[in-house]
Amino acid sequence: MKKTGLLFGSFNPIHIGHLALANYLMEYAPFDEVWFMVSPQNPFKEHSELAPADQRLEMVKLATGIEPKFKVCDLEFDMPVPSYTINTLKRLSELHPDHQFSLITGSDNILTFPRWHKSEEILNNYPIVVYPRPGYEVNEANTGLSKFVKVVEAPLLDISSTLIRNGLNNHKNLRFLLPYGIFDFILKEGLYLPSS
Ligand SMILES: Nc1ncnc2c1ncn2[C@@H]1O[C@H](COP(=O)(O)OP(=O)(O)OP(=O)(O)O)[C@@H](O)[C@H]1O
Ligand SMILES: O=C(O)c1ccc[n+]([C@@H]2O[C@H](COP(=O)([O-])O)[C@@H](O)[C@H]2O)c1
Repeated sequence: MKKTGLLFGSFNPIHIGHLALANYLMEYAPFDEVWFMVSPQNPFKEHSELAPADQRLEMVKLATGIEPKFKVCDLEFDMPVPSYTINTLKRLSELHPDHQFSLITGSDNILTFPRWHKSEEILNNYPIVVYPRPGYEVNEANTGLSKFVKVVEAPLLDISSTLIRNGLNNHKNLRFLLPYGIFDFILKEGLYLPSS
Protein backbone atom coordinates (compact mmCIF):
# COMPACT_ATOMS: atom_id res chain seq x y z
CA MET A 1 0.00 0.00 0.00
CA LYS A 2 1.32 3.43 -0.89
CA LYS A 3 1.02 5.82 2.02
CA THR A 4 -0.45 8.91 0.42
CA GLY A 5 -1.12 12.28 2.03
CA LEU A 6 -3.92 14.33 0.47
CA LEU A 7 -3.57 18.09 0.64
CA PHE A 8 -6.97 19.45 -0.31
CA GLY A 9 -7.25 23.11 -1.13
CA SER A 10 -8.51 25.92 -3.28
CA PHE A 11 -4.91 26.96 -4.00
CA ASN A 12 -6.01 30.49 -4.85
CA PRO A 13 -3.07 30.71 -5.58
CA ILE A 14 -0.61 28.02 -4.46
CA HIS A 15 2.23 29.56 -2.41
CA ILE A 16 5.51 28.42 -0.86
CA GLY A 17 3.74 27.66 2.46
CA HIS A 18 1.84 24.83 0.76
CA LEU A 19 5.01 23.41 -0.77
CA ALA A 20 7.03 23.64 2.45
CA LEU A 21 4.31 21.81 4.34
CA ALA A 22 3.90 19.07 1.73
CA ASN A 23 7.66 18.60 1.58
CA TYR A 24 8.00 18.35 5.36
CA LEU A 25 5.15 15.88 5.78
CA MET A 26 6.37 13.79 2.87
CA GLU A 27 9.63 13.29 4.76
CA TYR A 28 8.49 13.23 8.37
CA ALA A 29 4.92 11.83 8.41
CA PRO A 30 6.22 10.13 6.28
CA PHE A 31 4.29 9.67 3.06
CA ASP A 32 5.33 7.88 -0.12
CA GLU A 33 3.46 10.55 -2.06
CA VAL A 34 1.60 13.78 -1.44
CA TRP A 35 -1.32 14.54 -3.73
CA PHE A 36 -2.51 18.10 -4.21
CA MET A 37 -6.26 17.94 -4.63
CA VAL A 38 -7.46 21.13 -6.28
CA SER A 39 -11.05 21.92 -5.27
CA PRO A 40 -13.01 23.96 -7.82
CA GLN A 41 -15.45 25.17 -5.17
CA ASN A 42 -14.94 24.91 -1.40
CA PRO A 43 -18.46 24.68 0.11
CA PHE A 44 -17.55 27.47 2.54
CA LYS A 45 -16.03 29.95 0.07
CA GLU A 46 -17.59 32.60 -2.15
CA HIS A 47 -17.36 31.70 -5.81
CA SER A 48 -16.48 35.31 -6.66
CA GLU A 49 -13.27 35.29 -4.61
CA LEU A 50 -11.83 32.31 -6.49
CA ALA A 51 -9.76 32.57 -9.68
CA PRO A 52 -10.96 30.22 -12.43
CA ALA A 53 -10.42 26.60 -11.39
CA ASP A 54 -8.44 25.72 -14.54
CA GLN A 55 -5.89 28.43 -13.81
CA ARG A 56 -5.54 27.40 -10.17
CA LEU A 57 -4.96 23.82 -11.32
CA GLU A 58 -2.42 24.98 -13.88
CA MET A 59 -0.49 26.87 -11.18
CA VAL A 60 -0.41 23.82 -8.90
CA LYS A 61 0.93 21.69 -11.76
CA LEU A 62 3.56 24.28 -12.55
CA ALA A 63 4.66 24.57 -8.94
CA THR A 64 4.89 20.86 -8.15
CA GLY A 65 6.09 19.38 -11.43
CA ILE A 66 9.71 19.25 -10.32
CA GLU A 67 9.01 16.77 -7.46
CA PRO A 68 8.14 13.20 -8.58
CA LYS A 69 6.49 12.36 -5.23
CA PHE A 70 4.05 15.24 -5.61
CA LYS A 71 0.97 14.52 -7.73
CA VAL A 72 -1.77 16.89 -8.78
CA CYS A 73 -5.31 15.59 -8.81
CA ASP A 74 -8.21 17.15 -10.71
CA LEU A 75 -10.77 14.51 -9.77
CA GLU A 76 -13.16 17.12 -8.32
CA PHE A 77 -13.35 18.88 -11.69
CA ASP A 78 -15.64 16.08 -12.90
CA MET A 79 -17.73 15.93 -9.75
CA PRO A 80 -20.68 18.03 -8.59
CA VAL A 81 -19.95 21.39 -6.95
CA PRO A 82 -19.51 22.41 -4.21
CA SER A 83 -16.66 20.00 -3.61
CA TYR A 84 -17.61 17.81 -0.66
CA THR A 85 -14.50 16.06 0.59
CA ILE A 86 -16.24 12.83 1.63
CA ASN A 87 -17.40 12.21 -1.96
CA THR A 88 -13.91 12.76 -3.29
CA LEU A 89 -12.35 10.47 -0.70
CA LYS A 90 -14.76 7.68 -1.56
CA ARG A 91 -14.11 8.06 -5.26
CA LEU A 92 -10.35 8.07 -4.67
CA SER A 93 -10.51 4.87 -2.61
CA GLU A 94 -12.48 3.13 -5.38
CA LEU A 95 -10.07 4.27 -8.08
CA HIS A 96 -6.86 3.56 -6.12
CA PRO A 97 -7.29 0.51 -3.87
CA ASP A 98 -3.48 0.19 -3.62
CA HIS A 99 -3.18 3.56 -1.82
CA GLN A 100 -3.73 4.26 1.85
CA PHE A 101 -5.03 7.82 1.97
CA SER A 102 -4.67 10.26 4.85
CA LEU A 103 -6.19 13.72 4.88
CA ILE A 104 -3.73 16.53 5.58
CA THR A 105 -5.29 19.67 6.93
CA GLY A 106 -4.38 22.86 8.72
CA SER A 107 -5.79 23.72 12.13
CA ASP A 108 -7.81 26.52 10.50
CA ASN A 109 -9.82 23.90 8.64
CA ILE A 110 -10.09 21.33 11.43
CA LEU A 111 -11.90 23.87 13.61
CA THR A 112 -14.73 24.00 11.05
CA PHE A 113 -14.52 20.26 10.45
CA PRO A 114 -17.60 19.26 12.49
CA ARG A 115 -19.68 21.33 9.99
CA TRP A 116 -18.29 19.50 6.96
CA HIS A 117 -20.63 17.26 5.00
CA LYS A 118 -20.68 13.79 6.61
CA SER A 119 -17.68 14.64 8.76
CA GLU A 120 -18.30 11.56 10.94
CA GLU A 121 -17.89 9.33 7.92
CA ILE A 122 -14.58 10.97 7.07
CA LEU A 123 -13.40 10.51 10.64
CA ASN A 124 -14.34 6.87 10.75
CA ASN A 125 -12.62 5.95 7.52
CA TYR A 126 -9.63 8.19 6.95
CA PRO A 127 -6.75 9.18 9.22
CA ILE A 128 -6.42 12.95 9.53
CA VAL A 129 -3.09 14.65 10.00
CA VAL A 130 -3.49 18.14 11.42
CA TYR A 131 -0.72 20.72 11.68
CA PRO A 132 -1.09 23.95 13.63
CA ARG A 133 -1.43 27.23 11.74
CA PRO A 134 -0.64 30.50 13.48
CA GLY A 135 -3.74 31.97 15.08
CA TYR A 136 -5.58 28.65 15.16
CA GLU A 137 -4.48 26.84 18.29
CA VAL A 138 -5.29 23.19 18.16
CA ASN A 139 -4.33 20.10 20.07
CA GLU A 140 -5.64 16.56 20.36
CA ALA A 141 -7.76 17.55 23.34
CA ASN A 142 -9.47 20.67 21.97
CA THR A 143 -10.43 19.25 18.58
CA GLY A 144 -12.80 16.88 20.34
CA LEU A 145 -11.80 14.40 17.67
CA SER A 146 -8.83 13.04 19.51
CA LYS A 147 -9.10 9.38 18.64
CA PHE A 148 -8.87 9.86 14.91
CA VAL A 149 -6.80 12.97 14.53
CA LYS A 150 -3.06 13.19 14.77
CA VAL A 151 -1.62 16.63 15.42
CA VAL A 152 1.89 17.00 14.05
CA GLU A 153 4.41 19.76 14.49
CA ALA A 154 5.61 21.16 11.19
CA PRO A 155 7.64 24.28 10.53
CA LEU A 156 5.24 26.76 9.00
CA LEU A 157 5.58 29.87 6.94
CA ASP A 158 3.09 32.50 7.97
CA ILE A 159 1.84 33.00 4.44
CA SER A 160 -1.66 32.56 3.09
CA SER A 161 -3.27 32.86 -0.31
CA THR A 162 -5.25 35.78 1.14
CA LEU A 163 -2.03 37.63 1.95
CA ILE A 164 -0.81 37.00 -1.60
CA ARG A 165 -4.06 38.15 -3.22
CA ASN A 166 -4.17 41.31 -1.11
CA GLY A 167 -0.58 42.13 -1.97
CA LEU A 168 -1.06 41.58 -5.69
CA ASN A 169 -4.17 43.68 -5.49
CA ASN A 170 -1.99 46.50 -4.19
CA HIS A 171 0.58 46.10 -6.97
CA LYS A 172 3.14 44.46 -4.67
CA ASN A 173 5.86 42.29 -6.16
CA LEU A 174 5.53 39.07 -4.15
CA ARG A 175 7.58 36.93 -6.51
CA PHE A 176 9.49 35.09 -3.80
CA LEU A 177 6.45 34.16 -1.70
CA LEU A 178 5.30 32.13 -4.67
CA PRO A 179 6.77 28.96 -6.18
CA TYR A 180 9.06 29.51 -9.15
CA GLY A 181 7.13 30.64 -12.24
CA ILE A 182 3.86 31.44 -10.48
CA PHE A 183 4.30 35.20 -10.18
CA ASP A 184 4.96 35.42 -13.93
CA PHE A 185 1.98 33.16 -14.64
CA ILE A 186 -0.27 35.41 -12.55
CA LEU A 187 0.93 38.53 -14.36
CA LYS A 188 0.62 36.90 -17.76
CA GLU A 189 -2.94 35.71 -17.03
CA GLY A 190 -3.92 38.95 -15.28
CA LEU A 191 -5.09 37.21 -12.09
CA TYR A 192 -5.71 38.92 -8.74
CA LEU A 193 -5.22 42.42 -10.11
CA PRO A 194 -7.33 45.43 -9.07
CA SER A 195 -8.96 45.53 -12.49
CA SER A 196 -9.73 41.79 -12.66
N1 LIG B 1 1.43 28.83 5.13
C1 LIG B 1 0.87 27.63 5.22
N2 LIG B 1 1.48 26.67 5.91
C2 LIG B 1 0.92 25.47 6.03
N3 LIG B 1 -0.27 25.12 5.49
C3 LIG B 1 -0.93 26.01 4.81
C4 LIG B 1 -0.40 27.32 4.62
N4 LIG B 1 -1.29 28.00 3.87
C5 LIG B 1 -2.31 27.15 3.63
N5 LIG B 1 -2.12 25.97 4.18
C6 LIG B 1 -3.00 24.79 4.16
O1 LIG B 1 -3.12 24.33 2.85
C7 LIG B 1 -4.44 23.81 2.64
C8 LIG B 1 -5.06 24.52 1.47
O2 LIG B 1 -5.14 25.87 1.85
P1 LIG B 1 -5.76 27.04 1.03
O3 LIG B 1 -5.69 26.77 -0.43
O4 LIG B 1 -7.06 27.41 1.61
O5 LIG B 1 -4.67 28.17 1.37
P2 LIG B 1 -4.83 29.43 2.27
O6 LIG B 1 -3.50 30.11 2.19
O7 LIG B 1 -5.35 29.07 3.63
O8 LIG B 1 -5.92 30.23 1.45
P3 LIG B 1 -6.86 31.45 1.82
O9 LIG B 1 -6.01 32.49 2.48
O10 LIG B 1 -7.39 31.86 0.49
O11 LIG B 1 -7.94 30.88 2.73
C9 LIG B 1 -5.23 24.02 3.93
O12 LIG B 1 -5.24 22.80 4.66
C10 LIG B 1 -4.42 25.09 4.64
O13 LIG B 1 -4.52 24.95 6.04
O1 LIG C 1 -16.75 18.57 2.56
C1 LIG C 1 -17.04 19.65 3.12
O2 LIG C 1 -18.13 19.86 3.65
C2 LIG C 1 -15.99 20.73 3.13
C3 LIG C 1 -16.17 21.93 3.82
C4 LIG C 1 -15.18 22.89 3.82
C5 LIG C 1 -13.99 22.67 3.10
N1 LIG C 1 -13.85 21.49 2.45
C6 LIG C 1 -12.62 21.25 1.66
O3 LIG C 1 -11.48 21.58 2.41
C7 LIG C 1 -10.43 21.93 1.50
C8 LIG C 1 -9.70 23.16 2.01
O4 LIG C 1 -10.25 24.27 1.42
P1 LIG C 1 -9.51 25.68 1.31
O5 LIG C 1 -10.42 26.48 0.43
O6 LIG C 1 -9.40 26.20 2.70
O7 LIG C 1 -8.22 25.42 0.66
C9 LIG C 1 -11.09 22.08 0.14
O8 LIG C 1 -10.78 20.93 -0.61
C10 LIG C 1 -12.55 22.14 0.45
O9 LIG C 1 -13.40 21.63 -0.58
C11 LIG C 1 -14.80 20.55 2.45
